[in-house]
Amino acid sequence: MSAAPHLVIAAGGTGGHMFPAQALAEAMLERGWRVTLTTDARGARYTGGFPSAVTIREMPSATFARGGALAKALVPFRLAAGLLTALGRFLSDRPTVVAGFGGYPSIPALGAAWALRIPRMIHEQNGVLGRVNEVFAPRVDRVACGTWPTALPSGVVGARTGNPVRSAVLDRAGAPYPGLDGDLGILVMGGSQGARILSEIVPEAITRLPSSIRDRLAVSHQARAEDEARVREHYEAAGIRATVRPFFDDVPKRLAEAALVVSRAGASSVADISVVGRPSILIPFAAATADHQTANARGLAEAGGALLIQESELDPASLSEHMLAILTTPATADRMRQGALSHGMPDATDRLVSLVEELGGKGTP
Ligand SMILES: CC(=O)N[C@H]1[C@@H](OP(=O)(O)OP(=O)(O)OC[C@H]2O[C@@H](n3ccc(=O)[nH]c3=O)[C@H](O)[C@@H]2O)O[C@H](CO)[C@@H](O)[C@@H]1O
Repeated sequence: MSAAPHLVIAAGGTGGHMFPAQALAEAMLERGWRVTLTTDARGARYTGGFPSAVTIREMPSATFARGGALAKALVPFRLAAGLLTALGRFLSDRPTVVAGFGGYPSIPALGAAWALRIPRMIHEQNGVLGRVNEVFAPRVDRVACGTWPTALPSGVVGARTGNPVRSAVLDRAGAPYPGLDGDLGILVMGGSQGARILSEIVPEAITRLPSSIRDRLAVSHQARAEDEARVREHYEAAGIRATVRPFFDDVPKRLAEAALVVSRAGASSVADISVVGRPSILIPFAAATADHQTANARGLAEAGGALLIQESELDPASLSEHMLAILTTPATADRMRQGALSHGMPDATDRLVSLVEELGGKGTP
């Protein structure tokens, strides 16, 4: 009997890297693979959702992005120590495939896989490669792209996989559109942290809608905790039905009930909106590294699913006009919904699994 094939997943830092990693870990376990996750202390905050069968190895954090001068000076040594540890582990227990999801903890694992010629891949969630993925893109067998299109170095060919979405989102993939005749759900989302600019502009834009629309609205507005009371008061004063919270645990349900979504363009938000299939107005976070949120929004906008508005061009009057045009024109809303669905990748996890199996020589037990 041959031993189970072994996938080492390396991911760090943020939920953005960890959630797709978790989706792949779950799927590979189901296929009989052994799965090890390598991450750092920041990533370790997100490992609670991983199945207990996943072996979790925490490594010392090493990033130039935070910490004092001493911590930064130590980064090369920490990475070298991490690389040696990974080499030692891989020599004694050679993985079948190594998959990096971005962030500094993926450097030692991908570096060791490269040195030992172990089949390896990266998954990039955003439309622009992150720093670590940029270094490894020409040095891996496959570059899986969560966002399509993704800007890649010349000579590197990406595989379109999409970003895995939560099962509660998948349950609502292509959910029937609520239509524009009755209640009008509007979901306002600012990513996992909320977005101040959306709290400053969107309530004002909604208040400017004609009363024939306003009276039928059911707004779900995610606002940062410090903005929550002010946003709620704004809607109350305008007589608009609204639920305001710093974070909605039931976004998949609210997405399905929404006639229109106004959102930042984080990779997972764009994936969720596309998979459920809702018209959206996307306002990329202008300060995101390499303007990656604009890159995240572009494919969905080009598919006709979203209107892309830059922060610098965002004002209540024009936003209100755009919202009105969608909320009063069923043909437009339907075209946008179809565009979003055509862009969505509900099978992103399966596509990642196929890449891993292909790299591992389909070595399922
Ligand atoms: C400010 C910033 O730099 N954000 C980055 C961060 O995104 P961040 O994690 O902020 O945003 P994402 O859009 O990727 O993910 C947010 C997720 O939270 C969900 N949600 C949101 C609000 C809410 O109330 N409830 C809820 O469940 C959304 O449906 C989505 O699934 O990592 C992403 C992936 O690398 C990047 O694309 C983003 O640019």
